[in-house]
Amino acid sequence: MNAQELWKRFQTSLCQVPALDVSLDVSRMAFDDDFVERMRPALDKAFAAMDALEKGAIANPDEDRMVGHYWLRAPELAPSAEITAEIKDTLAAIEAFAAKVHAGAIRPERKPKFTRVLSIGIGGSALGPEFLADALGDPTTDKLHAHFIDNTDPDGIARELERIGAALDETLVVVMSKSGGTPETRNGMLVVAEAFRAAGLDFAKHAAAVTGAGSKLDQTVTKEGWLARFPMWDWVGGRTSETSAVGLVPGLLQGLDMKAVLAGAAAMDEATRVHDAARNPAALLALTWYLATDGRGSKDMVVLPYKDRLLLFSRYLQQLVMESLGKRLDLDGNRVDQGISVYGNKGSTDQHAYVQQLRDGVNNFFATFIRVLEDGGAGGEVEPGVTPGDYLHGFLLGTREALFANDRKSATITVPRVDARIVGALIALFERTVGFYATLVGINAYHQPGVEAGKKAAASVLALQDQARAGLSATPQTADQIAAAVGAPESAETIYLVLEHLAANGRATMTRGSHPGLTTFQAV
Ligand SMILES: O=P(O)(O)OC[C@H]1O[C@](O)(CO)[C@@H](O)[C@@H]1O
Repeated sequence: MNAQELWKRFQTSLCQVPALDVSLDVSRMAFDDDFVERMRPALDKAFAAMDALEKGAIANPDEDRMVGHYWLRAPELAPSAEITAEIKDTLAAIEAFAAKVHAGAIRPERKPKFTRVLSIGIGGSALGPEFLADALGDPTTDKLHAHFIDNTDPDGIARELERIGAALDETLVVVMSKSGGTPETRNGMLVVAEAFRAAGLDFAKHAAAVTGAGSKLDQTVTKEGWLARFPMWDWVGGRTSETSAVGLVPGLLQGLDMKAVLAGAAAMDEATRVHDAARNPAALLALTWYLATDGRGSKDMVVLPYKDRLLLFSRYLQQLVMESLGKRLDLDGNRVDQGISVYGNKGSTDQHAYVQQLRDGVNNFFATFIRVLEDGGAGGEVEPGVTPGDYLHGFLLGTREALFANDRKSATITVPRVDARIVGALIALFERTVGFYATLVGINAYHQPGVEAGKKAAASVLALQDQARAGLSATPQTADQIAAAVGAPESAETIYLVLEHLAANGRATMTRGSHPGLTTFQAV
């Protein structure tokens, strides 16, 4: 296809959302009219399923749940007056809480005001808040400085506590977990609570939570008398929870314009309710995914935002897309092994990392460029008439054309700037794209049965570790001997690995043999 034909295709296929000044360009996807026609029945089904979901159908059949993240930014569309009121009341309560914190009416035990917010959560209870804090925050003007703990890595937790340092007594901790029982989050909370105790501070007077009613975390909040608790409803999934209390509490405390995030998401929701793929960017993007991956994940999605503030967007999308679409079975119980792998960082930085392979290597991906029109920043010229932003933009267009010239497909989303409204719109765009795509390929996007397997396996490793520790004595023993002694001969390898880890941390003594089977362990 020559430049004139591409220009024509660009003009005829560009999907615009005037209310947001956002557009989706699929001209580099080799879309043809036949494909759209062929997909029409499947897409009509996806529109109908999405309409039903928004009206409160059980869209997550395995868990017998409604899926209501769209109501969070248009509460009047919720299927019952009770849900509408809950959404509105919760937003009002969070705003009131944040305002009191900012004014010092809710204050730490020893200091006049909170100056930092430390959010503890993982997955859907962390990735969205982390993305927004980085995309929209400004350390010089944020009302509270934002910190995050999103893992059970002791070193990672310690590093974040060190960053907070002496300001711990001005830190408001927000523990976020829908289930209220996620081990990584619980561990982060326990270590942080211990740090407060060690500093002579009452943790409860510095803590708030976002969790489901009646969860373990909810019970702790009540028992210990924390500052506040905001709800996570069962009809909001973790990975689609950025516009629920999960995003609102840390965002409003940091001082981000979360009302604009909600408004941007609502505007994108309106644009993506239209039953016409040519005018509906989420439907068009879902078709793009289908075309690029043959509807079975045969290619990876590389997300390339040309804007540093969007760095964490690909990490956020990784969970949204992969946890939603990565499914073994379809809705009828057939084995399908679905999914789309997502990775990405930012342009043009990636030009100097993996774009070489994208252009010349294995053709196993399609790219999604995010193009931001307004440059921001200081904006001086680096050459007569040329700014650093011109370079950034030039690299985007250049990379896109270089990829296309070598038969590498891409879609390009253009936004005017990175602000709260646009970030809300981007989140809503991908949420709905995932929903449409899931119907196109016939899977449940709203459950995550696979994650449970890893969680159960981890629990049995810890149970085995307990047994192995109990089996240690002053006599040197191999992993096989310990495994046999504790009645788990088939678990010698796991016992070897957990004891090697304990030894590295001074909780067992290890004498290395010439191979693992000859290595011995003793109690310390
Ligand atoms: O909010 P919770 O219940 O702590 O769950 C955190 C994350 O864990 C998962 O259940 C599994 O990774 C995600 O779906 C979720 O976002």
